[in-house]
Amino acid sequence: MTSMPPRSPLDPAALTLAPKVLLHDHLDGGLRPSTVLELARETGYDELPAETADDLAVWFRDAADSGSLERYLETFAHTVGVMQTVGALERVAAECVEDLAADGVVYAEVRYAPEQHLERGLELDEVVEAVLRGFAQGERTAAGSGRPIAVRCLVTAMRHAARSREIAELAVRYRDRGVVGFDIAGAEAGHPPSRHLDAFEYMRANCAPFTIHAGEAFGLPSIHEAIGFCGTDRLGHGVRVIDDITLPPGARPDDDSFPGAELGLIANIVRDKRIPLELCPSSNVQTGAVASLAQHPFNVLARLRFRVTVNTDNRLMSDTTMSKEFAKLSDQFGYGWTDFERFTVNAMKSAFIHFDERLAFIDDVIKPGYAVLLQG
Ligand SMILES: O=c1[nH]cnc2c1ncn2[C@H]1C[C@H](O)[C@@H](CO)O1
Ligand SMILES: [Zn+2]
Repeated sequence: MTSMPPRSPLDPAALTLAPKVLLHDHLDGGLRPSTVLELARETGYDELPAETADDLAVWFRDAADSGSLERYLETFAHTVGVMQTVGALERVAAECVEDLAADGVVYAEVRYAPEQHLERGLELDEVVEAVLRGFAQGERTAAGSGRPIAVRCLVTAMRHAARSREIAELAVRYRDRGVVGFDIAGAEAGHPPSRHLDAFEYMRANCAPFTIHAGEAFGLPSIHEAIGFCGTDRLGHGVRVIDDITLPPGARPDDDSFPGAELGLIANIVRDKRIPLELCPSSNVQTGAVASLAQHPFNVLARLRFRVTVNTDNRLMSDTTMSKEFAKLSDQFGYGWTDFERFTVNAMKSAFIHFDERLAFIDDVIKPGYAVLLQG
């Protein structure tokens, strides 16, 4: 797909320098292992499965690498378990911003489910305010070290629970203070998006954007509901949209083009309406949404001109960063800087901030950043 040879090699240093935009990253999936350990000691959480930061990092990666979304999600008990105080939430949020900035992310939307942080008596508003304070602190620290970043928040409702309307109201209440949207997450099978129609209707009535985890563990019906019934603005993963695409005989996932590919109703509406796909390659392999990176439909979807974006999902569970996801995709599909610039512009166009702000990132940060890499 690369139209000209990259002048700067795609090495780790250059990948870190490249401006990146991240739309799908969970706050409770991105803690530093050392922070999990320290917070557990401070808050008296005594159920951690390992005693050193290194062992903990390995435990999270291996336990999440289960091939099942349900088992993958069980690992969050330990991160959520240590994020039950104002201090812990502020710290995790600030470190999240610092880590993303150090990886060259210039804009991120980070999500988490406030309803999961009430075990020690916090109210929903206190949780949201603590995280927003942490983000602001992290932005100041990052700017101070020459790595400016803007981080906005999405609040998530858990799809197996019954608080989605309340969480949607929370999103709207904090819309002018850094919360830019709403999401539902959790085990997909048995919990279709339409169960939360009330929340999505509230968001739409308030002209407030949202994304839905759909088409990850469960297939096309989930994507259909997210778009047709709920009116989602983006798809969290949406990777199973590939089930609605018939490729020409003999096509391989790493081919350059897919002439004669046939799209069904759902695939066409996703592409026609430019509905952004928040693809998370490493996570998709770990949860079994795809069999392997080589089999990931990222390349098929990119070449069929879906609006694909690259995301981390859970940096701790997948032992990943945006740079690592770029490197994996480049190794697998041969992408160069031109491709990564396109995926980054795709992401920025799909962000839940205002149009003029998106444009400013594209013109003032992303394009000049990739121009330097392309010139070498
Ligand atoms: O990829 C995912 N699919 C569904 N749910 C997820 C995924 N990653 C994280 N979650 C859940 C676990 C977290 O506790 C919750 C809020 O961030 O969202
Ligand atoms: Zn997710």
